[in-house]
Amino acid sequence: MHPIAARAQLSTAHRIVVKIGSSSLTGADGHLNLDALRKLVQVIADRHESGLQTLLVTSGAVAAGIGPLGLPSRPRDVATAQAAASVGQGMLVARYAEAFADRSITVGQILLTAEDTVRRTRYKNAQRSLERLFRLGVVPIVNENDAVVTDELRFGDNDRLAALVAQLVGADALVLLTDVDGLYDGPPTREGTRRISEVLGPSDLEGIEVSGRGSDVGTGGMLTKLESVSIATGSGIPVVLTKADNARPAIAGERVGTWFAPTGKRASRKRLWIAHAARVQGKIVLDDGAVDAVLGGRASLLAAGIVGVEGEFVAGDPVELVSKSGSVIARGLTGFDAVEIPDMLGQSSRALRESLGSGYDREVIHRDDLVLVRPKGLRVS
Ligand SMILES: Nc1ncnc2c1ncn2[C@@H]1O[C@H](COP(=O)(O)OP(=O)(O)O)[C@@H](O)[C@H]1O
Ligand SMILES: N[C@@H](CCC(=O)OP(=O)(O)O)C(=O)O
Repeated sequence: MHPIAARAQLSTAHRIVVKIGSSSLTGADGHLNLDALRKLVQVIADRHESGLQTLLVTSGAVAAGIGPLGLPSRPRDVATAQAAASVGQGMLVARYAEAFADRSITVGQILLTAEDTVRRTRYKNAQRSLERLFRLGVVPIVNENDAVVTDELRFGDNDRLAALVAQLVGADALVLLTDVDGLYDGPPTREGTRRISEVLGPSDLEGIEVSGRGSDVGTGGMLTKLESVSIATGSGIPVVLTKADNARPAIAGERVGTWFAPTGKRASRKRLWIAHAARVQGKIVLDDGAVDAVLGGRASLLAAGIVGVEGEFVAGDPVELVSKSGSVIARGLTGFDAVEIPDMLGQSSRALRESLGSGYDREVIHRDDLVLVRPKGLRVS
């Protein structure tokens, strides 16, 4: 990874993830907007020819299926949305493949489900596949596997998917392309709202009003974009948010859209997975001293500071660390099964060795497998 601290460095960023939303790719008639698609392909192709890598996360499968299936609007029921995605995804990737082929560039399609990021083996599998595509000089095109996912198993939206994929491939920056030219201090349709050019930290978001409602074909609105921004910037990946028409200047590092500076440190992909992607299997409840030790940032979690366990998990599973009042402090990979921990509660390492034997005198969660969860707060309308 090549950390980027300022916008201007984007033009030479070695590896970026670009996400484009449905609203930028489909017209009101429910057919693909080929001009918009080709325009974006030219920008990515130019980077590619300069030896820079780009992974494209594209929405638009469901929207692209609306026209061909003669549907009146974006389907809301699961089965029709799956069918629309099945029809639309093929058309979408075919159009990308054609446009990139005109520039002699090969594309590779990867359709992910949330399971591919929550399970560590599948996460590593997706990572390996994407790395090989990059090595082979292929432009990876990623979308959610909408034809088979149901609401319970979704990433939620492609903004979140893009942030997780940016972590998965260790991207230097994330570019979110949508139908507004940046983040506004209120819904942009409201008179008097202004574009915010730079967000340097969470305090710059105070008082900003975002809506969770998207355009007619998009999902999630600005709220999901800010959640995606928080995942990316919190792990050291800067984000530019702007309209698709601005893709070229945005990727060239010009002052368009909204620039979100990295707020957190770049972390190993394993720690990012624990923090954002892994699905927790249970909870470990800590006493006040253990909460302070864990929040201090250096301590492993020892059995002496545990007061309870919830859920069924086995050693190696992701769990939440919560205080006695129930607030989530951190996430980590447990070193013991849920059924083993009750006998260990409150005991020092020495007492554990004496009562349960060697093998029980180690930390329940090692510091390297523990990631703090940061609080967030936004006004949502
Ligand atoms: N504070 C805000 N700043 C900018 N856009 C906002 C804000 N609040 C809500 N929005 C809406 O979010 C929409 C973009 O979300 P969405 O339609 O889901 O896009 P996409 O399809 O690109 O993912 C914009 O069209 C805009 O109307
Ligand atoms: N995966 C879905 C898009 C989901 C989504 O988040 O859409 P958008 O808000 O337009 O980025 C599709 O291809 O239709």
